[in-house]
Amino acid sequence: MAACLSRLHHISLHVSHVGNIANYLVSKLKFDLFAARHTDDVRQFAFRRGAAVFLVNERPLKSGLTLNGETRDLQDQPTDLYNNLHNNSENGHPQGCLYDVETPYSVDTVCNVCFEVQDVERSFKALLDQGCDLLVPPTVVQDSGGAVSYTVVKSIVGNVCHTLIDRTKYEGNFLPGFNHITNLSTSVADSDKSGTVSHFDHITYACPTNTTSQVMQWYDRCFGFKRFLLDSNEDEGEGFVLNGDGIGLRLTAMEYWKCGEAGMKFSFTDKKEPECKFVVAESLPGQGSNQLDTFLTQHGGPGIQHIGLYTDDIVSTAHAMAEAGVQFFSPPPTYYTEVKRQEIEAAGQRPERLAQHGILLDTDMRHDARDQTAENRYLLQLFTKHVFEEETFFLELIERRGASGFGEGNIRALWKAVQANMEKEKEASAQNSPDAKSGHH
Ligand SMILES: O=C(O)C(=O)Cc1ccc(O)cc1
Ligand SMILES: [Fe+2]
Repeated sequence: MAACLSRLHHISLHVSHVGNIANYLVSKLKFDLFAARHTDDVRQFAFRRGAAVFLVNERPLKSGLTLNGETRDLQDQPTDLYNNLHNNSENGHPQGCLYDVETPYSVDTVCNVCFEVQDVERSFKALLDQGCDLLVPPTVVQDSGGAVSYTVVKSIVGNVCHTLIDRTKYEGNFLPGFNHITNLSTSVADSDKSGTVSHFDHITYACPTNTTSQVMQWYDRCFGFKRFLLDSNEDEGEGFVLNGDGIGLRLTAMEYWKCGEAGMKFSFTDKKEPECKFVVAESLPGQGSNQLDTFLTQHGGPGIQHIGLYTDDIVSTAHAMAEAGVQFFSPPPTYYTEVKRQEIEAAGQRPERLAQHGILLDTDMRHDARDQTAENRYLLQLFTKHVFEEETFFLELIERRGASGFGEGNIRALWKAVQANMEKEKEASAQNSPDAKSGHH
């Protein structure tokens, strides 16, 4: 039996210095810092915008992490991950990284998707039965707001783990052990927040060639995720393949099954929350190096390549973020001419407004004879440049107007813009210092 997930709770990052990413999330993406936890050896900060929550964990310097990922000097750091919570300090509060494991990772990374479950013990047993690697056994943490239990399972995608928590007996604002942070500048920040970001729309994994089916099977077996088709051109067996013209990409998507919907626990008056989809991307050989290969090399293995943030007004959201200094990829200006211009106008959008920030539009061509509005279904997307020093993780803004998949045209446009940018950066770094190693620090 698979473990039963109720909803996505947060996504966590592991970074060497929290400062840069905190500044990016707060000043540029307009997230609010709302909870924090400090111990002698770890700092954890939670940021929220709408239902989208990022938990940023700062790697402890004490553990003596080296750039190639080896650990040393561990006599005062438990190597056994199970111990990192049982190593309680005198005041009885757990030490170490709560609700996650301290992964000895050499670069900044987004690596834990935390789900709420109804029963941690049962989920733990179900995953053990499936042969999963459980990194933290069921563990209870409490403070004055109540108690939360959790377990952590390693996925088969690179360094990606899943924390499963039950917070139904907790009344605090985030999780036990965290201090609530009151945002004194809320009123100022709110006036600055034109557009909205309401939730995580999708999470895209970068995986090596020929590994997609293993990943899909693992998520089906362990969590009951179900495949869905991204595009009318998608083949059931092959996935959504984009090939030729410098692109070699296979996309396959899955959604998680919400046990609560079938059960008695939720009444039908409960508002249905939008679900976060998962996309598995692998590169196809023969089209040269691309953004997926770059990710795998610079990240040091498979993992979370990007996250789509849902907005119901991409133009305003993009405008506010660009004003705050977020850098986005833009297609060449010719993108907004001729056929695409007509398509944008047919969708009721203004080409100039989209062109201002590089917003891409794709019409959903799937035709449903019963649905008279089929021709008005489309999708708007905009991609940021990489968030960390390495060319690894990036974010996306997405506004869906009736389209549930992804657009081939948008993916091709993004792919080309990234490729052009990579070449430009390579040229620039070759000119500036012939020996400079680009990307890494
Ligand atoms: O289009 C999207 O938003 C996707 O998530 C699909 C995708 C996956 C990997 C890429 O390198 C580019 C696009
Ligand atoms: Fe995406």
